[in-house]
Amino acid sequence: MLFSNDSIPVTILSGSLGAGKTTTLNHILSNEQDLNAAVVVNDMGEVNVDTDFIEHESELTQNDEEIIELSNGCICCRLRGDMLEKVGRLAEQRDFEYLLVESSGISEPIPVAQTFTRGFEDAEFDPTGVYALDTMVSVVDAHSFWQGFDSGQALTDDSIDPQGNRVPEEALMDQIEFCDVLLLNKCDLVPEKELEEMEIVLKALQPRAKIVRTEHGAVDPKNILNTGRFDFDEASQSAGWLRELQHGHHHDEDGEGHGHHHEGTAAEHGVTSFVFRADRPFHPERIARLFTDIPDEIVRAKGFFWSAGREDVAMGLDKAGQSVRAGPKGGWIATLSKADRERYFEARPGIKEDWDEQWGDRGIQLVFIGREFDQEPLVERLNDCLLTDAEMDEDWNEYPDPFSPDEQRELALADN
Ligand SMILES: Nc1nc2c(ncn2[C@@H]2O[C@H](COP(=O)(O)OP(=O)(O)OP(=O)(O)O)[C@@H](O)[C@H]2O)c(=O)[nH]1
Repeated sequence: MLFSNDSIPVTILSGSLGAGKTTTLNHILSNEQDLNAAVVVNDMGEVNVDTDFIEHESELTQNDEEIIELSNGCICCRLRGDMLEKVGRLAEQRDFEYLLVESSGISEPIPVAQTFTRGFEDAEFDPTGVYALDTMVSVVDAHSFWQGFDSGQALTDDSIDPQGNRVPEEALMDQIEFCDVLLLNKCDLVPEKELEEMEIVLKALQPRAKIVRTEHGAVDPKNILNTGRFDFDEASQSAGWLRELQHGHHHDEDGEGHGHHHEGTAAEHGVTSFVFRADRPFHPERIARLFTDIPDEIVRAKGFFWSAGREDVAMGLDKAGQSVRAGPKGGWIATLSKADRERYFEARPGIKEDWDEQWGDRGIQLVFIGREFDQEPLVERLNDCLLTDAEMDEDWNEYPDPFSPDEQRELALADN
């Protein structure tokens, strides 16, 4: 039965395994008696613990929430179509006012959000106009926050990731970097000083999100329902590393011989971030070795680099916790055709500033975000990975190249 033509607001909860998503959802459902919500719960496991839990909550059954369970797959990939089909059917009945989605611990938030904002090619149901994504919430487990960046899980562990290409810390980083509200849950288990430090790290990783501390998921519904905070473009541009790269893009040269320099933001409670820039390439072997041995205190590193001998591609670095990926990521403007290059420049005035006569835009921009780490030794090591003046004259194609030829891949970790 249709009782409104307005679109139905949607709140999506992400967060790693056991962070407190279900607890938060239950808190909302049992405390908001007037909330007429439908719920989608995605569980990766064979046994859908969450659905059982929610269904057996007596208050909830009294509330008559519609609960849809999607298991044995992830709503960010395999089950995208299934989810749309189910929420499409729900929308036909239209006897609820709000949709709550609990994604699985390893879901990537961007495709889940896109499923609601753009639909999905294989699905008949078009959610645009029917549903309106209102808030992306990420629940972060304060108690295991640091371990969250140090899962030590092998990439090929099928029980973690059926596609074999993601690790929990990458999922955690995605969830932190793409959200509107961060719930720092399990605050009862962590001393105040540590909470403050986590908040600062979270702010560095994701400056746009509202951070709310919770215990047992007890969040004021105002913080996650009908907030109107979601904005796809803003959310995609809000990661701390990206802001760090954009901020200071036109910083002056520091006058050092190789033209490389770095800037850092002021350390607050030991949390620092800095950008390493250079306009000459890294030696592939030296930098690969360094990437597998970045200090544990660096929770996030991301950016692009020029690896000698790979003048045709911009290489990407993506470190989330212990997981480090590197390899070909994109192209240089310098490798575009002349016409395309001119078009690119026209669309982005100012970009030409860093243009080099010989090498164009080839260069290095890497952001490092970490806590309690000493920046200078790392900068020194990065500098040592740049080609020396003598090496600049060598044949770079002679260098052994440990990176994958065609994609960013996990680098084998050094023994540490
Ligand atoms: N001490 C404490 N325990 C909590 C808190 N929040 C949740 N828990 C407990 O942590 C466990 C996991 O909570 P869930 O809500 O099931 O976590 P989840 O994110 O839904 O987990 P998955 O769906 O398995 O990914 C449960 O035993 C909760 O009771 C909290 O703030 N403090």
